[in-house]
Amino acid sequence: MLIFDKVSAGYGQSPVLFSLNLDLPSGAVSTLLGKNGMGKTTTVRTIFGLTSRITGDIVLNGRRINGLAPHQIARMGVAVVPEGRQVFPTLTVVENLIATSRDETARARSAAVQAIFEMFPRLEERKRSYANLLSGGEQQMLAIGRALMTRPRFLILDEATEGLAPTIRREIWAALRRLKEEHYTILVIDKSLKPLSKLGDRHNIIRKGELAWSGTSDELMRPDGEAMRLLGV
Ligand SMILES: Nc1ncnc2c1ncn2[C@@H]1O[C@H](COP(=O)(O)OP(=O)(O)OP(=O)(O)O)[C@@H](O)[C@H]1O
Repeated sequence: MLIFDKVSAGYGQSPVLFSLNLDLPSGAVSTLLGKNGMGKTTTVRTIFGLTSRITGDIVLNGRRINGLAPHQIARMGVAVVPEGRQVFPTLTVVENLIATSRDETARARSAAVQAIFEMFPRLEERKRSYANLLSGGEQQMLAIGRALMTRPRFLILDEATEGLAPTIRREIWAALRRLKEEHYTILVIDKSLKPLSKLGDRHNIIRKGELAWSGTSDELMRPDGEAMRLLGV
């Protein structure tokens, strides 16, 4: 599990997170919601130590991780699918996947690639294509696949469905449902409340860098509820 206990952080001298509290339980899907510019991406960057003046405690599975380098956090099993698809444009689909693998043997790597292809059959059809020739949706699937190749214990997705066609979005939500069934610990940042409410166990809304609300899917979707007011829906 990942806990933020009164975490403040920012960029240079500008604070963005103010004594933020978060509790992201193991084996559950948590969400981070909030209007634009409220600090969602900054929260993710702070987990990886990529912001400045971090105070408070960030605790991953009982260990305080403040001050660790991004690669150390990654090695502890945290993988992020960042905003904007990050794939190597001049590598093929398979090469992109293999590039982030931590498996020692070729056989294990190939089994891991096959598992990604089962989740995203489109990627298998394009497996020898260079990543820059893929559609935006295929690149996003590849970005998720790359994160999964690291065999994470904790997967973070920042706006993974942003700007994608509805059919592709559905495929991505289906893949996340499958990962949930496999008991991955997941943090999703997204703007689509309906699929989030179906997938998520616990939702957190941040407002100006503070936790403003946290609740269940039913509470989130209550038409005249506090969550809807905070999200401006
Ligand atoms: N690299 C940076 N340097 C300085 N300020 C930044 C930087 N990145 C973000 N900010 C500022 O931090 C604040 C929070 O931004 P952040 O990207 O975390 O918001 P967000 O909730 O993820 O928004 P969005 O939904 O638009 O992605 C904003 O005021 C933004 O301008």
